Order: sequence, then C-alpha cells, then structure tokens
Amino acid sequence: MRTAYRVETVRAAERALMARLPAGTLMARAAAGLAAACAELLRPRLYGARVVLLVGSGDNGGDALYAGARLARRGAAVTAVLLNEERAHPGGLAALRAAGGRAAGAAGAERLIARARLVVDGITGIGGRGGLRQDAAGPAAAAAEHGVPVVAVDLPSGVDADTGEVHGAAVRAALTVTFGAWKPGLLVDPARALAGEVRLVDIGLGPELPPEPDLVAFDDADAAALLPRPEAESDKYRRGVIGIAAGSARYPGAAVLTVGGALRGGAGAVRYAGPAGGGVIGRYPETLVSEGRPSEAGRVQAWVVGPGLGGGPEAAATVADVLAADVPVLVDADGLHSIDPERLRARSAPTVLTPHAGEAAALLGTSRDRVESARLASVSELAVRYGAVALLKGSTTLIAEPGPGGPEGRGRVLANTTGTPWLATAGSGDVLSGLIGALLAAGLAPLDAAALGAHLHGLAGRAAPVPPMASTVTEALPGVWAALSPRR
Ligand SMILES: NC(=O)C1=CN([C@@H]2O[C@H](COP(=O)(O)OP(=O)(O)OC[C@H]3O[C@@H](n4cnc5c(N)ncnc54)[C@H](OP(=O)(O)O)[C@@H]3O)[C@@H](O)[C@H]2O)[C@@H](O)CC1
Ligand SMILES: Nc1ncnc2c1ncn2[C@@H]1O[C@H](COP(=O)(O)OP(=O)(O)O)[C@@H](O)[C@H]1O
Ligand SMILES: [K+]
Repeated sequence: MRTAYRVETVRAAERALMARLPAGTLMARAAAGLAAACAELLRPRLYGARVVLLVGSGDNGGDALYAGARLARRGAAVTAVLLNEERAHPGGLAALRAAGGRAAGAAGAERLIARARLVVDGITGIGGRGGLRQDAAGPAAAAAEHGVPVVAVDLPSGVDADTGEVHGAAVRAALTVTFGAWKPGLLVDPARALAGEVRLVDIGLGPELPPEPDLVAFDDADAAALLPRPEAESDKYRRGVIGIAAGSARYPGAAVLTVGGALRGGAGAVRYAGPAGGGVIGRYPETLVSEGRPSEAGRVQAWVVGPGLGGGPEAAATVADVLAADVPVLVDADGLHSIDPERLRARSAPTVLTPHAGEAAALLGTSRDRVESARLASVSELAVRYGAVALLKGSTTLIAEPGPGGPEGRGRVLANTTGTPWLATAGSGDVLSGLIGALLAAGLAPLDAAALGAHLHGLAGRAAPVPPMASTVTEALPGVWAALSPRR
C-alpha cells in the first residue's frame, strides 16, 4: 500500500525526527538518495556529464546543491543556476563549490540547460505556493524545450503537494525523487503526470507519521487480499447475487457490458431487470433475466443501476425503485441524472456513485474543468454531499467515502494507479459498474469494492490486446484475477 501525507503532516513528522538527530542529517539523507538516482540516470558515463541544478531559495534548493556536490565529487560537471543568488542555501552552495561545482546566475540558464544531460529541479518542494513565478518558469520551460530530462527534487516545482492541482507554470519531470513519504499530489493528476516516475527515498520519517494517511493507493497485494474466494460451504447465493438495472431500447449494449463485468467480477448469480434481456441472454446465458421492475426481480445482495438507462421519467422511476431496496446500490451513468442528495443520505444501506468528470460536474453544480483540475476536492465533496462512496473516473480514478476519519472531517480517500488512457473507450465504464457491483454483492465494504474494482479494471485495461474495447477488457479480467490470486 502506498500512503501519502499532506505537507503539514510531513513537516510535523520532520520536526519530531530532526529534534532527535544532529542538524543537517535529514537533508544529507535526502541528498544522498537524490544523487544516487541521478547517477543511475547518467550511467554509464557519469564522469564529465553536464548537470544543471535549478536552485530556489529554500531547502529544496539545498537538497539539489548537496546532491550536486556528490555528483561533482564523482566527476560530473555540475553547474547550479541560482534563481536568487543572495538566498541560495549557504551550506549546500559551499559543499558544491568545495566539490568542484560551479554556480551561475539565472541569466545564462538557457544556454547551460541546452548543453546539459540532466537538469535537477530544486526550485520548490513542499514550500512552493501556486504556479512557478516568472523567473523560475523560464528555466523550467527551457529544459522542456531542449528535451533535457529533469529530475524533480521532492516534487515537480509548481504543483500543489496536497491536492495535485497545478495553477500556472510547472516543471515536467522524467523522475521525481521524493523524501520521507509520498505527497498526495504525486498520485493525482494533473500533478501526477508532471512527476514522471516517482521514487521514494527513506529518510527515517516512518515512525513519526500518523497511522491515518491522507491518501492511499492500493498495490497488487492489497487487491489480492480483498479478492473474494469461494469457500467449501459457498453456494451461488452466499457468493453474492447482483441485480442489474441497465440498458434500454436505445442502449441495449450497456446491459450486456454491465452484466459481463458482474459475471467476470465473480458474482454467484446475476439478475438482470430491464428491456434488454434478449441481448443479455444471447451473450451471457447464465443471467437470470426479467422485464418487470427491479423490485420484482427477486432477492439480490446489491444493485447496479444506470448504465444505458436513457433519460426521462421511466429511467428515474427505475432508479427510485432500486434505491428503495435495503441493499448496497451502485448508481452510474444515466442513473446519476435523477439522484437527490437528501434521498441518498437517508438510505440505510450504502450507495456508491461512479461518475466521470462531466457527470460529477453536474452532480456538484460546477464545470467539468473545475472537476478535472481539482479532483481530490471534487471527489470528497461528492462523497460528503451525497452521503455515498464516490468514485470519480478519468485519468486518475479517485475513491472517497463520506464521514469522519480523514482530514477536515472527510472520510478516507484512495487513488487508483493501475489505470491507462486506453480505458477511455465506449462502454468500459459499464464493465466497471458491473465489476464493482459483483464485489459489493460478495459483501465487500463499499470503499473496498470500489477500490478493488478500479484496480482490477485498470489491470484488465492494460492486459487487453491493444487497442482494447469494453468487451476485451471484460475478457481480460480472468487473467488479471488469476495473476493476483492463483486458483486453489
Ligand atoms: N524539512 C526537512 O526536514 C526536510 C526538507 N527537505 C527539503 O526541503 C523542502 C522544503 O523546503 P522549504 O520549506 O525551505 O521550502 P521550498 O520547497 O524550498 O520552497 C520555498 C522556496 O520556494 C520559493 N517559492 C515558493 N513558491 C514559489 C513559486 N510559485 N515560484 C517560485 N518560487 C517559489 C519561496 O520563495 P519566497 O516566497 O520565500 O520568496 C522559498 O524560497 C522539501 O520539499 C525537501 O526538498 C529535505 O531536505 C528533507 C528534510
Ligand atoms: N485518460 C484516462 N486515463 C485513464 N483512464 C481513463 C481515462 N479516461 C477514461 N478512463 C477510464 O475509462 C473508463 C470510462 O468510463 P466512462 O467514462 O463511464 O465511459 P462509458 O460511459 O463509455 O463506459 C473509466 O474507468 C475511466 O476511469
Ligand atoms: K522541486
């Protein structure tokens, strides 16, 4: 499990640790890890390699300078571009000079960068505020223009460490070497995309960090531990029956894809209620189909409602009928048009909402741009406002639960890291709904079901032959499942 902490938490942990260690120890640890990562990138010819450090006036610049000193001692030709010559970290600058490195003002930065093999971004770390200022934006842009790989120190400068938001110019890194703990912004787009590969350097912060992280990302082991497995005494009902109210005369395929996701999600049985039963049976004869209202379809342990439902009063009536059931309900796509926060908060069983950014914007009464630029705030707001687990789809899929436990009285938030833009294909969201629905029916807690579903869906999107389509993502699920949890 990857755990990320906000700046104020990281700073408190650093203070506690620093109080027990000789001055400069943490920066020395950070710089050693940073230098090792840079040296690896410069292999096999570190000797003579031109390295440019972009050095801001805080400790982030200090890390870059001490790391630059280590590289210079090993023979690299290191030049520090000091964005503020009076305020560069004095100890770091002395160390760099003592190791044979040079320092320059910002004026000649572009010429130096154009000839460099590597740029180290030590402009701002967790002390940065807003997008890069003019004087810092120029050198950052020069690295991108000349195609020189950038290693970001702690964070790509210009991104918001706590939220992943980017307000203005920012560095685009090939590698980010972060210290002590992941920061939430490294897991959330648009910042995540600017961080490139991320490497965590252990500076001994672990014991000082609180047990509740601000953002969590599952790894394969977390996913494997949650996968439902049939027991000796299992029958199809105990494994979980999922009800699906999806599809319409206009969108019959959504019913088929949602049912497929549910079957490949390990449901003991799938009941389909709606007008697309013929198509569903044709593709998946194992489905129990009916044409009446969902509440007349028979007992289920969870419902999925919404994909391809179409609009209008009939769709709204179907959603209301499903929400009246006292079992977990996942609402997706067209189902999201007719939900009411009061009604959802009054439900005694959990609700899961799975909007993409456009649907989330409508639910929050804001714009799609605002949702995409502030994903973390948006997903938490959705969860709190609707009293539901919210899964926000897109380039970073985030999952939030309502209620106390997290920062500012908000619930836990998870980021899914398995996704791929190849999943942006019609109907792949329907597969995700069915998959999460099956996991809900199997008895997983809603946050776990949503996070595990997103994890499996992302892996399946990667495993499906390129270019994937929703059906082939579904068919990749068994392979993903088997790789995580070999059959007994
Ligand atoms: N604490 C520890 O134990 C450890 C900390 N470590 C390291 O320290 C880093 C934190 O250092 P920090 O607190 O000095 O802040 P930092 O990230 O350098 O930024 C502040 C500077 O940025 C400037 N600036 C701000 N916004 C800007 C903008 N938009 N555009 C341009 N400039 C901007 C701001 O300028 P000012 O506003 O003061 O004029 C100020 O000079 C942390 O990320 C990690 O790398 C490690 O060594 C491990 C141990
Ligand atoms: N840029 C992207 N990177 C990663 N995943 C994406 C991206 N865009 C969309 N996805 C994923 O693709 C799926 C699309 O779902 P959705 O928008 O509901 O489409 P549909 O309604 O056609 O099924 C979601 O799982 C979403 O997270
Ligand atoms: K940085």
